[in-house]
Amino acid sequence: MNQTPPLCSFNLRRSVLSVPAINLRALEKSHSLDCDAVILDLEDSVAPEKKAEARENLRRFFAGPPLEGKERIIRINSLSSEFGAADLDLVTALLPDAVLLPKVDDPRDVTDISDLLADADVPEELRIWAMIETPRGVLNVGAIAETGRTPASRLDCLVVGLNDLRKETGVLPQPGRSFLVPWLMQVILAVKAYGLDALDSVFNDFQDAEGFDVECGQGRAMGFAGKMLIHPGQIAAANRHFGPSAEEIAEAQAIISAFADPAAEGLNVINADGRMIERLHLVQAEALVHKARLISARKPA
Ligand SMILES: CC(C)(COP(=O)(O)OP(=O)(O)OC[C@H]1O[C@@H](n2cnc3c(N)ncnc32)[C@H](O)[C@@H]1OP(=O)(O)O)[C@@H](O)C(=O)NCCC(=O)NCCSC(=O)C[C@H](O)C(=O)O
Ligand SMILES: [Mg+2]
Repeated sequence: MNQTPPLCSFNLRRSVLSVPAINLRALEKSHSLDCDAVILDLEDSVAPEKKAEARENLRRFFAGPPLEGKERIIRINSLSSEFGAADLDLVTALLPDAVLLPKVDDPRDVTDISDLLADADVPEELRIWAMIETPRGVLNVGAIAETGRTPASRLDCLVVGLNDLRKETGVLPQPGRSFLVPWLMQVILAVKAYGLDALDSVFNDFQDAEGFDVECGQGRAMGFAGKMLIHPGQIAAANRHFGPSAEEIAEAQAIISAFADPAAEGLNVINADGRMIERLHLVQAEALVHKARLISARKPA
């Protein structure tokens, strides 16, 4: 079997927990949580008069024990705000896996930061993530994602922010997110066109496990790689929904076996118990099994 993952990125990003950089208990707790990544937030969860203290917390956090097996992303304040420059200086000093830009409106917001990071000789391994959470961000999402075509642009992942988007548009929070679905799918199309990941928005009612389950199922069905989370209680369900189920793994393995059968040699289309499967399904199946292997190789926190 081809060991190279053929589809999409293979960083596990099922559960991406936002941890307010001002909250020392939450920072400490992040070591023991089973999420795939943490967003260390300097933006909306930190009051203006606490921004400097939050930055100091992150300096100490990065000087402490490493976060084993999790991507570390720092969400900065907008560069147009009074806090953005100091936040970006912190990022260039701490070198997390990625910097998350809030309220990205157009491609320039991404390329400006790429240029600043390149000018500061920051290694290309430090990637850029962008929040899509403004009307202009949604309108321009294809062009924003297109900046990710070259590794030098660093863009790696888009994260939907529905709190800001609802605030800016007046769309009400309703079950099924029916009025938001077209915009969510625009984000999915944009990331798939340019080989990036997209994360679904946070779900605010962290005690509503049933509602969260439904929204995770919807996000997975739409094509999101995972979900941004606000509370540790949301991690297990996100990992379950955004990872392949036992049935999906069994089905993928059956497709791989069917094409491995000498009878399938030279065939692009085969009959698998009354269902057509093509080699494109083999590619999908191999990607899914690869993801399942990554998940099972992951050490519990
Ligand atoms: C929402 C919260 C304020 C609730 O906090 P709390 O009242 O402390 O909850 P619990 O008592 O149930 O917490 C239980 C334990 O879990 C720890 N905890 C809670 N949240 C986190 C977390 N995010 N990371 C790590 N650990 C966490 C508590 O410390 C308790 O621990 P223990 O002492 O051991 O019992 C809080 O959950 C919270 O602040 N969440 C994150 C808020 C945040 O990051 N907001 C910004 C992101 S949202 C966003 O970006 C929106 C987007 O931009 C958009 O526009 O949509
Ligand atoms: Mg927001």
